[in-house]
Amino acid sequence: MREVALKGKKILILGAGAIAEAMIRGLTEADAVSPEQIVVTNKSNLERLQYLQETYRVSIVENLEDEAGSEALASADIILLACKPHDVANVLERIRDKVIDPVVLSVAAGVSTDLMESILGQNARVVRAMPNTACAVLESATAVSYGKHCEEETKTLAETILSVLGTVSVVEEKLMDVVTGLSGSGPAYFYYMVEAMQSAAENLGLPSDTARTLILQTLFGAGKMLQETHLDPNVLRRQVTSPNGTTMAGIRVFEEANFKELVERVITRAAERSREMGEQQASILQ
Ligand SMILES: NC(=O)C1=CN([C@@H]2O[C@H](COP(=O)(O)OP(=O)(O)OC[C@H]3O[C@@H](n4cnc5c(N)ncnc54)[C@H](O)[C@@H]3O)[C@@H](O)[C@H]2O)C=CC1
Ligand SMILES: O=C(O)[C@@H]1CCC=N1
Repeated sequence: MREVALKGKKILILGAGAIAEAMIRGLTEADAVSPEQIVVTNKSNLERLQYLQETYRVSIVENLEDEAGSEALASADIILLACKPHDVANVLERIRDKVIDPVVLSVAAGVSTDLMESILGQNARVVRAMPNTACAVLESATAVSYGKHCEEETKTLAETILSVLGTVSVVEEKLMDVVTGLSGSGPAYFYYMVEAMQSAAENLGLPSDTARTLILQTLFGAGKMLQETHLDPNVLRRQVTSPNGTTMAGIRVFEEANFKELVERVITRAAERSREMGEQQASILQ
């Protein structure tokens, strides 16, 4: 099924940063898409493109304005928009007259399907997705919402690609900023926690590699427990928390520091930032 939907489809990736690489790696290593189906371009960094070409055997285009660029645009079935949000309007304006009705799959934080449709023309098939960098290991938590002109075939195509890279949740577009602050940025929150646990462990005398092994396995084990037992995190937490024991003492410190409120502020601020970046792009067009 997956093979049929993606077979022979040409994917042009605009942007060659962290998320583009994570998606290329996931799609090619899963054998869902062959490197010959992928062309990547970016604003200016040729070295970066050459690295992607050498590592993943994908094709690269240095300049969208030259013959190779025009050919890549005209033959693209899917345009994966993976540039910074503040480049989106400019990129779409440059390509709109050179593409032939591709599905535009954007992962740019904050940028609405409305905005993209208003640049590309009102029949454009625009998909807004928010994956995370775990695409690289096929474990992304991706959310997706659709523009006005996406028919079933487009939705199937988008969900086929994205589901290669991890789970896919279809959400109302008005929730995409929250999703961005939650699961788009989410890996970084866990990495930050790991960094903090690592330095605490080292300060308390554990060798660095021992600390790393213990922390990573604890994180992985907790994730697997949540996923496989289907128990509420609160129930699982209570199983760890012996009365008057070590966990209770540790969690109390979190509570004293208003940890839950802090986490809510973190996600609220990240979601707000997503909204701000989208509004910045919208204001360029007014
Ligand atoms: N890094 C992440 O975890 C995630 C990022 N995103 C979104 O993905 C997008 C890219 O983020 P990163 O990969 O982190 O950024 P990055 O800075 O690593 O990559 C941005 C890329 O866009 C390219 N670019 C800019 N203007 C261009 C143009 N005119 N034509 C072609 N390429 C152009 C740049 O050269 C660069 O390669 C952003 O919109 C971000 O909101 C979405 C989900 C997760
Ligand atoms: O930090 C950012 O803006 C992007 C969007 C989600 C993850 N990284």
